[in-house]
Amino acid sequence: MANSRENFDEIIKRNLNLEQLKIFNRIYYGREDHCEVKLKESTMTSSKDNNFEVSAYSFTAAKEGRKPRIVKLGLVQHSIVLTTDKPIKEQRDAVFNKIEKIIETAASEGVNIICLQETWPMPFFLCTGEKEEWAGFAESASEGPSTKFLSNLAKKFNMVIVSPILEDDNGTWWNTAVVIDENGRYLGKHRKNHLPSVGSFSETSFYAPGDTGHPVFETKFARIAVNICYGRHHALNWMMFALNGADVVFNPSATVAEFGESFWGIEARNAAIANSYFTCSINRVGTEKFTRKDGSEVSRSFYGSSYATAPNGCRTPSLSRDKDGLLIIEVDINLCRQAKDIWGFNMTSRLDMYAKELN
Ligand SMILES: NC(=O)NCCC(=O)O
Repeated sequence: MANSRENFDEIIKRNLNLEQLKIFNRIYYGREDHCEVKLKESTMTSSKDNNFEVSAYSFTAAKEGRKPRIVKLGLVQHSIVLTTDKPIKEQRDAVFNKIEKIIETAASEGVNIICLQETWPMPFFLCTGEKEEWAGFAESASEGPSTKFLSNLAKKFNMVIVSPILEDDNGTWWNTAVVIDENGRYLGKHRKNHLPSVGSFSETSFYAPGDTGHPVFETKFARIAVNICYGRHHALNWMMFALNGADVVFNPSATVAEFGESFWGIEARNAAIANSYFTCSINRVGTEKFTRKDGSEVSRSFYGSSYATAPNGCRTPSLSRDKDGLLIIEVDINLCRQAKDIWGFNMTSRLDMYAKELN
């Protein structure tokens, strides 16, 4: 019997024999073998001691005239640590401690670029409908506590870090992903373009729709972009990052089962195929409980299931639905160009025709 916390990949693996599994993997994941990468003993120890799951897969490209461009990407999903009634600084510091250990482990595996989940240093308090109580979590993109904390780690580990936070810019809030380069310098930011106003996800009353367009950040390791959470439902949002040259697009999210868990494995994967780049889908885990000022209670449970897709459509299995996790993918960036050459989606895109109709 399937237990409701188990993810799809586990259920399939448990129920098929080896031959069936190969067929399933070929059709569903795009390849028979997941191409798992062996992790260090010390990584397994850290994962056990610090209670997070870790797995790694590779996506190779065909041999060609150019040298392989191998990059290791890390995706992190995690729960909050303290209950949401604790002082804000304590809550944030507790998450910092947890994340530091995961980033250290990723660094020991040679991860070059890591991305955290949407508004990673805080509980996703928007479901309370309250704002002032939580203002302490809003911070400056370039020099807030999260950027300072991660800048030190980025420099120490020669790692690019994508840090999705709640940004406070002179009293206006934004849902923002900060990009920190491998020297620990603030490289830039992207503000969430599409804000949900669906059910208990009503973000429009908290912050403004993004005004940063579709930036692609030229890092030492790859050209990266960030499509924040609800932006994954918008095909054109994904497309614009491709037009601006992204090799990898991260999708840091905070989403719950009632809100389209069945879309989760489709949208970012489709974007990777349609746009010939890698996509990295990251979702929070755990249940977050809140007591409002009037004493009423509200809670949200996130389903994790972070995964990655290559430009040829092959994907990794997901991380767990309820545990902290680090997913590492070793990719050859040449695969982006190879997928473009095979499929010609760029060449056949007819953007001029759409531009006329949209006008
Ligand atoms: N954080 C966020 O945009 N959530 C909206 C729900 C969803 O798109 O899954």
